[in-house]
Amino acid sequence: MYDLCELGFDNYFQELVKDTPYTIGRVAKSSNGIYLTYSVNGKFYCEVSGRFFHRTEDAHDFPCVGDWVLFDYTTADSKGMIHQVLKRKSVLSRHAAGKKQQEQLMAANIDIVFLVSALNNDFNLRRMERFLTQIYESGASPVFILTKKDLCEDVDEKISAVEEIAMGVPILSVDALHNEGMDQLFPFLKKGQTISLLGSSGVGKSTLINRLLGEEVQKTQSIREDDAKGRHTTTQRELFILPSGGIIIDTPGMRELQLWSSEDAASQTFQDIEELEKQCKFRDCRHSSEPGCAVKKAIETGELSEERYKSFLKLQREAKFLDLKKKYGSQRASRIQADEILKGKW
Ligand SMILES: Nc1nc2c(ncn2[C@@H]2O[C@H](COP(=O)(O)OP(=O)(O)OP(=O)(O)O)[C@@H](O)[C@H]2O)c(=O)[nH]1
Ligand SMILES: [Zn+2]
Repeated sequence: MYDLCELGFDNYFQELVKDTPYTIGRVAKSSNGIYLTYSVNGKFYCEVSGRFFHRTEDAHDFPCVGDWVLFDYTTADSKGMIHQVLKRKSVLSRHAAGKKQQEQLMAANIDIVFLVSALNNDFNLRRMERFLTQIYESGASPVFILTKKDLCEDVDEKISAVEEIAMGVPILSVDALHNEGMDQLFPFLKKGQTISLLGSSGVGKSTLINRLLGEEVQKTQSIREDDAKGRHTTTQRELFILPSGGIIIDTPGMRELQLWSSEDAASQTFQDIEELEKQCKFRDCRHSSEPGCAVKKAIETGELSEERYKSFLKLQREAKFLDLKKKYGSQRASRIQADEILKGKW
């Protein structure tokens, strides 16, 4: 039995389900068309109804972990049938692997994404910018968690560097191994608030989750069996309620990064550059040889680092291409891109 508020149900969703004969539930796990759904009446293994299946054309519109759904069930076998997915507040997605580039949903209705990065040799600002863009695109709010503080000599400098690429985003630094600094996370773990963790392999996501749960729910690397390629995988795809009242969603998809984003999200990550661009003398300034270019000037004076600017341009091109691809499909997008490159527009 679950309390809906504890699972993250709030006014936003309440508004969407004024009168329904169905039960409200949240998808905690999804595997081959079976959705483990939590509700006030317990856990149910649901499928989508025949009608839902037939009228749904887009893979996007099928349930994913974190979704709120309307379903009915039979108590005898704990099986249920999903009739509707409630409109999502936010959705984190990524590129599906394989030939056909497709957007794949990782998790829905996430309020906060903990962007986890290690402070030791894995520290990489450009990678953080990409994660940040992905989070802005999802509609969730980012919070930086810099782990392995114990393995870093210049924590303050690294924090300043992150501040520069992520204006206004909270930045916390912790040593999860020795349980230091973890109390900084508590304000974000409020009852009904859904959190997810995003970050490269080995940065310490499982360790953080274990600390928050106070128990070994996810096995960390030290006790995980490596596979033949020397890699390890997290097989659980789950949603759990923390003792503090927050909800954590940790799906394997959250553990990889492939950009699926648009120009809008890219520009949010690079607000400082957008601001500079507004100060250029010419509105269509390409920041190459135009007089009165504020971007070039900022690079010259060191106010803006050259790498950050390059990273901005790269992300902007990627995002622009993705937008074209969404609109026109792969082949036509490539032709348009080639054409525009010739005209010097990229
Ligand atoms: N020294 C130190 N080690 C840490 C810290 N956090 C995690 N580790 C160690 O880093 C290793 C990887 O941690 P995990 O929690 O498995 O990393 P992960 O991000 O979950 O990795 P994936 O499951 O591959 O995504 C483990 O050996 C942890 O003990 C920390 O703050 N300090
Ligand atoms: Zn300019």
